[in-house]
Amino acid sequence: MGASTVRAPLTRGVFSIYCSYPRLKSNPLYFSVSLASSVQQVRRAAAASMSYDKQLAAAKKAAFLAARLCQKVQKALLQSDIQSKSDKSPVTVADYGSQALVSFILEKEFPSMPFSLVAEEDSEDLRREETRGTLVRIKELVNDTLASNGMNDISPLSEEDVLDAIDRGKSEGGPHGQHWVLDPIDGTKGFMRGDQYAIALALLDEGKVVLGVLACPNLPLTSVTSYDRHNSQDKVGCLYFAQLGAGTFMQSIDGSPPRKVHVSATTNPEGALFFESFEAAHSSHDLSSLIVKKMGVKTPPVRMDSQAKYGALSRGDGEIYLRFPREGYREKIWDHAAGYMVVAEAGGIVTDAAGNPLNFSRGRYLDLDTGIIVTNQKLMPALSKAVVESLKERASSLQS
Ligand SMILES: Nc1ncnc2c1ncn2[C@@H]1O[C@H](COP(=O)(O)OS(=O)(=O)O)[C@@H](OP(=O)(O)O)[C@H]1O
Ligand SMILES: [Mg+2]
Ligand SMILES: [Mg+2]
Ligand SMILES: [Mg+2]
Repeated sequence: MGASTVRAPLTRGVFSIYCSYPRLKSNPLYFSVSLASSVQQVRRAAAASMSYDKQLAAAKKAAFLAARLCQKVQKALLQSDIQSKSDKSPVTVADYGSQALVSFILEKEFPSMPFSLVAEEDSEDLRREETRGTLVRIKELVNDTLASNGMNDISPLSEEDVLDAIDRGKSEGGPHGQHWVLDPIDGTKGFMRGDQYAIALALLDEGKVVLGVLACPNLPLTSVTSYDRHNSQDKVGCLYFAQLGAGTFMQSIDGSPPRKVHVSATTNPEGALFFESFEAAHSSHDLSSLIVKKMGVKTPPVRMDSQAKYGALSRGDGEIYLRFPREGYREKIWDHAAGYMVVAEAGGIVTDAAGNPLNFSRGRYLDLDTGIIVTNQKLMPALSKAVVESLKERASSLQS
């Protein structure tokens, strides 16, 4: 069975059958899974009285502007716009521009509050003489985006302002106070291919994620399973936002009224659809395939770059997201914080492979057990069981 990507029109081979799935209470993992789910519920209830409305409005504005900047670059991506970081991963003028813009807007919106931002990029490579041209291009992109989106009253940023705004993202985060968490472009490889990417922004308060905004400029407004990119009626560009205790909403980046979204209610794994990374180097496709086979999933994977996967799952395009990086890879908080919030507030569960809730309070890294699994409440016990069995099988086949 071949994998699908969201660029191609997709159809579900097997439709969901709504039936009651046994809760597998004899499974030792059932307890940790239900614990993860109760922790999410308690956190939502405790936050019901807290409001982050002002922060949410600022985050939406910043993510919208960053999406505009990225769309402009993606349309006219030049080879000279792409650099290689010291870890050999790609970075483009749009990654830097998006980070500078979001950092600048958030700091400006809350002038009297201490500002802390945990973000992916830093300015080290841009401070070299050879990259002066790239820095000038980033500065122009940031200033043009501000000016062409009604912010002409802001004095244009200098090159030094841009470098400083990028470097505000060096915070270590942690369990105390408020910290913004930003991936200025998640899925840079997808962005360069013309595929999916996301601007992912979240807010941590005392170590908990309390809001998440995901701008996915190339994600279809309707389900990825019915999207046909050759049909001009099928529009793209989604903005998701979620606040603790208040649910998840989706609107078009162009500003349609928001609608509340919810994860799929499918209880039968046979009809479930699962997402995984487009890049095989980011997540083991073999292990995912073993896991879903054990569950009885019949449909091929949907391979998609970035946290757009969390967005698609939060509105029920599919039921399962599996992420199993190579051993030793340390997940960063900006790769999951916003997506986690969008799925959790839409009624889904996000845990590590052992069923533990994700802990965003430990600094820039997540440090979790083996991998990340995401699904709805009903399918989680079966998914957890399949994950444990598959990991055991993989470990014993590696030993023999
Ligand atoms: N080796 C390895 N293993 C696991 N993950 C890795 C690895 N290398 C990179 N990354 C991170 O993956 C982020 C891209 O997210 P996805 O994996 O969902 O996208 S993709 O489908 O693989 O393109 C990507 O985020 P961006 O750098 O923001 O694009 C990386 O943080
Ligand atoms: Mg990322
Ligand atoms: Mg990134
Ligand atoms: Mg990167």
